[in-house]
Amino acid sequence: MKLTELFDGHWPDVALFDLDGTLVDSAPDLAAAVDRTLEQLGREPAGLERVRQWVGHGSPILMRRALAGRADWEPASTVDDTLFNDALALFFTNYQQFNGQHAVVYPGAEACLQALAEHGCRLAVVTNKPEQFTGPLLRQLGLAKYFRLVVGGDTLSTKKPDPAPLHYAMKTLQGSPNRTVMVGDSAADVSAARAAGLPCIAVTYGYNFGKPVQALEADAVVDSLSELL
Ligand SMILES: O=C(O)COP(=O)(O)O
Ligand SMILES: [Mg+2]
Repeated sequence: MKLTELFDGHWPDVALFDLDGTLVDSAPDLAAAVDRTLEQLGREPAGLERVRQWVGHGSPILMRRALAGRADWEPASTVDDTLFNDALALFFTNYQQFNGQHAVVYPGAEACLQALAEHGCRLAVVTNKPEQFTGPLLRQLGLAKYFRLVVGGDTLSTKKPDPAPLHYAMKTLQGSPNRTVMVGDSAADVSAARAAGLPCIAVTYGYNFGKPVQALEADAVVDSLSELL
C-alpha cells in the first residue's frame, strides 16, 4: 500500500519511525549483549531467537525477560531488585560494546526515508532503545541525516505503548495527528499510535511476539518499507 493513499494522495507532513525491527535489524547485537550479561551472572545464554522475542519494550523489560527466561514477563512476577539492577548495568556496558557490530538496515528502509525527506516530510525516530545507543547506531548506519529528532526510551518518563513520545515528537516537528504517520513493528508501536490518534503502518519482518502483526489493527501491513513508495 502506498503511503499517500492514507493521506488523500499527499505525503504526510511528519513520519515517526520505530527503530529496532523496523529500520534496523539490531537483534544480533542485543542478543550478544544479553548473552554476555547472562554469562557474567553465571547463567545460560538465551540465544538470538529468544532475545528477538524479548525486544520492543525497552532495555529494562528486555533484561527482566532475560532473567525470567520468558517473553511473557509481567510486572507481577518477581525478579529480585538487586539482581535486576546489576543485570541492567552489565547489559548497558555490554551493549555499548556490541551496538552496531552486526546491525544492518533492512532492505527498502533507506529508500523510504529518502523519498519521504525529498517530499518535504519531517522525520523522527521514536524508539524504546535508550538514547545513548540510538544516536551512535543511526550515525554508524548512515541514517542520522534523515532525522530531525530522536526520541529514545529514556527521553521522557514514559515510553511506547504510552503515546507521550509520539505527542512529544509531533509537537516538536509541528505535525498534526491527521498529517502524521507512525511506522513500527510491534504492539507497542501500534498501541501508541492508536492512543495518539495517528494512522499506523506495521511491518511484518520485525520483532513482534505473541500475536501476528496482521492482528494488531494497524492501518496497513507491509513486507518492506519500499511498498510505501
Ligand atoms: O529497545 C527496544 O526494546 C526496542 O526499541 P524499538 O522501540 O526501536 O523497537
Ligand atoms: Mg521495534
